[in-house]
Amino acid sequence: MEQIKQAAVIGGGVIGAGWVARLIENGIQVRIYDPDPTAPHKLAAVLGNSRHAYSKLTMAPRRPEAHFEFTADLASAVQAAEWIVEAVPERLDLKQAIYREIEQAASPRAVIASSTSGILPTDLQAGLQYPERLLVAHPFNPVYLLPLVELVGGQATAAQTVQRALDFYRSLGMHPLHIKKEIEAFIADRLLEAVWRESLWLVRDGIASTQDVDDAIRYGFGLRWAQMGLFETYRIAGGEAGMRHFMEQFGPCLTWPWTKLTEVPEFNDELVDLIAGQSDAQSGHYSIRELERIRDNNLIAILQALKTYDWGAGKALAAYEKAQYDAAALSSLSGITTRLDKSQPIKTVERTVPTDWTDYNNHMNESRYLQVSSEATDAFMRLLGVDAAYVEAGGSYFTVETHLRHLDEVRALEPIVVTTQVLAGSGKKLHLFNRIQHADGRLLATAEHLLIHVSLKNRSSSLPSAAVASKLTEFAHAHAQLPRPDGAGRAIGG
Ligand SMILES: NC(=O)C1=CN([C@@H]2O[C@H](COP(=O)(O)OP(=O)(O)OC[C@H]3O[C@@H](n4cnc5c(N)ncnc54)[C@H](O)[C@@H]3O)[C@@H](O)[C@H]2O)C=CC1
Ligand SMILES: C[N+](C)(C)CC(=O)CC(=O)[O-]
Repeated sequence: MEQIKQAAVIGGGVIGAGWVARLIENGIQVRIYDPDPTAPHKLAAVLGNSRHAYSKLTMAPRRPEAHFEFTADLASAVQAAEWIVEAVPERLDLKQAIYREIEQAASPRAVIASSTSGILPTDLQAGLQYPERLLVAHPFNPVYLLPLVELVGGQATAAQTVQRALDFYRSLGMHPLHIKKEIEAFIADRLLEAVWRESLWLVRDGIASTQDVDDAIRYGFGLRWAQMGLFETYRIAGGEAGMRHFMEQFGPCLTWPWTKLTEVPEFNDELVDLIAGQSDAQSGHYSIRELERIRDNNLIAILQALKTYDWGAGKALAAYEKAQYDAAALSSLSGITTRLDKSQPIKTVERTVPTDWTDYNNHMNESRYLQVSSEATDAFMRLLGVDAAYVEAGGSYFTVETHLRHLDEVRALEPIVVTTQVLAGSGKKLHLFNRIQHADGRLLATAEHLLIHVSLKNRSSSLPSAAVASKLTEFAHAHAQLPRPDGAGRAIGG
C-alpha cells in the first residue's frame, strides 16, 4: 500500500489544525500555509488538546509525532507534498483560486482533498489542469478524534484517486464513507442541517431553550445515534416485527405537521441574540478550550466503550489499534535482525507522561508505573514474536508475579524511557526486569515480572512455539552476561 510521508495543509483554522494533528500523530510530515499570523498560536492550542486526547485514546504503541512547519507561501507548502488538504473558508471562488496556485507548484500525482462541508466536487474541479486527482474528504470536528470522513468524487475524479483516498484515510484510523453520487452537503450535513433548522424554530418560537434542545438529544436519542444510527435504532423500535411494523405505525406521522423542515427562520439580529444569549447562559462559564477537553474526554470514553463491543465507531478504533500494534511489531522485528543491540537491556518504551496520569500529589500515580512496565513487557513480547497473529493462533504470556520499586517522581508531559532485561527465559517461564527512567537519566522505578507462557485455548500453561523459544534463548544468553540489576529479587524491606 502507498505510504504517504509528506502532506500539505492549506488553511490552518479549526479543521486544518485538526487535520495537522491527525497527520503528525500518524507519522506524516506536514507543511502548513495560512496567511493569518495568529494561525500558529491557534494550531498550538489544538495540538495541546489532540496530544491530550491521543495519550488517552489507546494503549497501543504510538508512532513518534512527525515534524510540522508553517511556510511563508503556498508553493513551499505543496512542492514536496503527496497529499494536499485544503481547509480554507467555504467559498467556491477562494477554493478554486487556491487550486490554481497549487497546480503551479505541486506534483500532478499529489491528491487534492477538499474539506468542504457541502460544495460539489465537480464545481471545485472546474478549470483544473489535473481534475482527476481532486476529491472531497469531508471530516467532522474534532478531526483528530472522529473517524468519519465522507469521500465524494466529482465527474472528473479518477477511480484510482478514490481508492488511494480510501486506503489513506483508513491508515489514519478513519472510517471513509464513499458517497457514490455527488450531492450538495453530502449525507451527514444534510441530516445535521435538518436537526439544526428544526431546533432554531423551537428556540425562536419559545418552545424550548438551547439547553432543552441539547438535553433532548444527549439524554435520549443522541446516545442511540452514537452507537446505532437511525435505521437500526428504529428497527428495534418496531418490536419483534422490526422495521416493517415501525414504518406502518410511524410512517403516517410524517405527513402530520410535526416539523417545519422546509422553512428556515429569518437570520436577523433578534434570532442571533436569542440563540447566542441562551448559549452563553448555558455554557459561557467554560472557555471553548475547556469545552473541547470535556467533549474530547467524553468522545474517548464512548469510542473505547464501542471498541469493547466491536461496534460502530469502535470498529475503526479497534482496526487502528491493531495496525499500530502490527507496525510496532514490524519495526521491532526488523530491529532484531538489523540494529538491535542484544548485549544491553532493550529499549521497549519511549513516551511522555499523559496529563491525566497524575494524581493529587501532582506526579505520575503509582498505578501508572505498572501500566508503563506492562507496555514495556508487551513490547518485549512482540520482539519475541508474540504479536497479534501469535495471540490469535492461541499463544500468549500471562504475568503471574510482579515486584515494583518506586524510586523517584515524574510529572505530566515529562519524557520517560523503559528498558527491559531478561533475567531468565526458558521453557514456560519468562523473568523480566524493567527499568523506568526519566529521559534525563534518573531511575524512577524498577519492575520485576515473572510470566508464564499459556495456551489461550485451554487457558493453562504451555510451551511457547519453537520460533519464540529460540528468540527468547538468544536474549536470555546475551543478557546473562550483564550484571544482575540492583534490586532484582528483592522483597519489601529486604
Ligand atoms: N468548522 C467545522 O465544523 C467544519 C468545517 N469544514 C470545512 O472546512 C473548511 C475550513 O473551515 P474551518 O476550518 O471551520 O474555517 P476557519 O475559518 O476556522 O479556518 C479557515 C482558515 O483558512 C485560512 N485562509 C483564508 N484564506 C486563505 C488562503 N488564501 N490560503 C490559505 N489559508 C487561508 C484562514 O486564515 C483560516 O485560518 C471549510 O470548507 C468548511 O466548510 C468541514 C467540517 C467541519
Ligand atoms: C457546520 N458544518 C456544516 C461546518 C459542520 C460540518 O461540516 C461537519 C461537522 O463537524 O459537524
